[in-house]
Amino acid sequence: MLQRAMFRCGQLSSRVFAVEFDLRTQPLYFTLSSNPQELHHAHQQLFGDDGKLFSLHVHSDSRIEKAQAHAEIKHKLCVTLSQDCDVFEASSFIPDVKNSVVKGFFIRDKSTTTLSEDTLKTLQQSKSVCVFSYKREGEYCWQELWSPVDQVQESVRQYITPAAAAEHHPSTLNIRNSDVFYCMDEAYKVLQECTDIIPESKEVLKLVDEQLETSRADGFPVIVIEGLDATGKTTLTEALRESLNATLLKSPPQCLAPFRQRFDSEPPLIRRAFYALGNYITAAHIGKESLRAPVIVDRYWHSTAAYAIATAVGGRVENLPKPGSELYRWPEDLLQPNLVLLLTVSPEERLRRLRDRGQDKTVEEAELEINQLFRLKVEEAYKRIQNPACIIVDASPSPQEVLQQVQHLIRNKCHL
Ligand SMILES: Nc1ncnc2c1ncn2[C@@H]1O[C@H](COP(=O)(O)OP(=O)(O)OP(=O)(O)O)[C@@H](O)[C@H]1O
Ligand SMILES: Nc1ccn([C@H]2C[C@H](O)[C@@H](COP(=O)(O)O)O2)c(=O)n1
Repeated sequence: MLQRAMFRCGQLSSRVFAVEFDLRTQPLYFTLSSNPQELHHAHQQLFGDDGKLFSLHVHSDSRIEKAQAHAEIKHKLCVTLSQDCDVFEASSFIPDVKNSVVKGFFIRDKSTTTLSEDTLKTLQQSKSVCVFSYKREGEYCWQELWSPVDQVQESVRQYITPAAAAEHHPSTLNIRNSDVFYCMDEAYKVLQECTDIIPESKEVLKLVDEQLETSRADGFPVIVIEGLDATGKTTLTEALRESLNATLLKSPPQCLAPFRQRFDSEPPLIRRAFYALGNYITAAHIGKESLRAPVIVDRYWHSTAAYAIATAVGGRVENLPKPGSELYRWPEDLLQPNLVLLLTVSPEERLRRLRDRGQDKTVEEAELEINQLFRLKVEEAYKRIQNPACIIVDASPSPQEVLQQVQHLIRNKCHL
């Protein structure tokens, strides 16, 4: 309730707001002040246009409730607002302060209908949603708490003041333990908090509990194969299993398959915690199997972290956490492989393979196809992960040639 109270009292001046107005450029940053200030030219694009302007933010003490409310609002805004309404991702944050981000949306309504007001009115009835409106006066623009005409509410006028670009993109501030988990307990806690609303969480936690703790004996090498969808992971891992007489494992493991679709439909906090736990179950399997034979793993922590970071970070590749950031560090309690290979092909070749295969894709993979920015961010995040870093393999040649290339690498690095 503290944050909601803070928003209600209008004590927002220490916060910076970021609106992802155009994904190819920097967000528009502004802060608030009691004194009017002229808008910069860049901000005129957002605040100077005709139309009604609103922003809304979600607050709750429960992170599960907050994540679900955010996803529901996003869906509602997409399906109910007309084409004359632009909806942008917006966040409010304290620069460089971890976990200070409050996520929300900015709405620019150029229509002559009251559809956006009606939608906002319904959303505002939820105790976790705060709505602001924006008004212009010459060169100035101010924000105030929005109330539908039939409700009288005291409001504080705060002027929009253009702010400097943040050093760290706001979406990077909340990644730890919301999108990427760096120890099992943190991911475990998220599913524990969901057991009332997602009964399957109990079954997943039971499967995690059933895995005996495995400290890795100095067994056979463990080799992880990573890459975007359709880069040839399945083809290569199966060929390696044959040629090395190895055990082939996957993350998420087969025992989580019945729950995957359910968790894929949940907001990132819950979905990512599910995949994180999947890695720990796979780790337990690796620990056992590597005592008997070399182990090949199809996707592991690199996939979990790279997709999560690329989804969490809005806009351009430049917005990703900087190389060397602690966000790319391998979890200390997760079994480390001996070698991680990242299969890469050109976007054109990948699309050709996807089309030839003609299979269903997950929503995220479908997004990869249409969202070049997202694909670039996933690949870049893969390459920035450290300890162990991945070795890039050009997977465009024929399956036989890719296999030979990889066998050569395995011989050199793992002496197999
Ligand atoms: N080296 C290659 N050259 C040409 N085609 C290939 C090559 N490797 C795989 N393919 C073909 O590309 C398609 C995708 O390959 P595959 O299923 O192995 O990819 P994947 O990375 O496992 O995908 P996903 O992550 O979606 O499971 C398949 O039709 C496969 O036959
Ligand atoms: N260890 C893993 C494996 C997969 N994921 C997520 C990332 C993508 O959303 C999707 C890709 O998997 P595929 O469709 O190739 O089976 O699953 C993950 O986070 N961690």
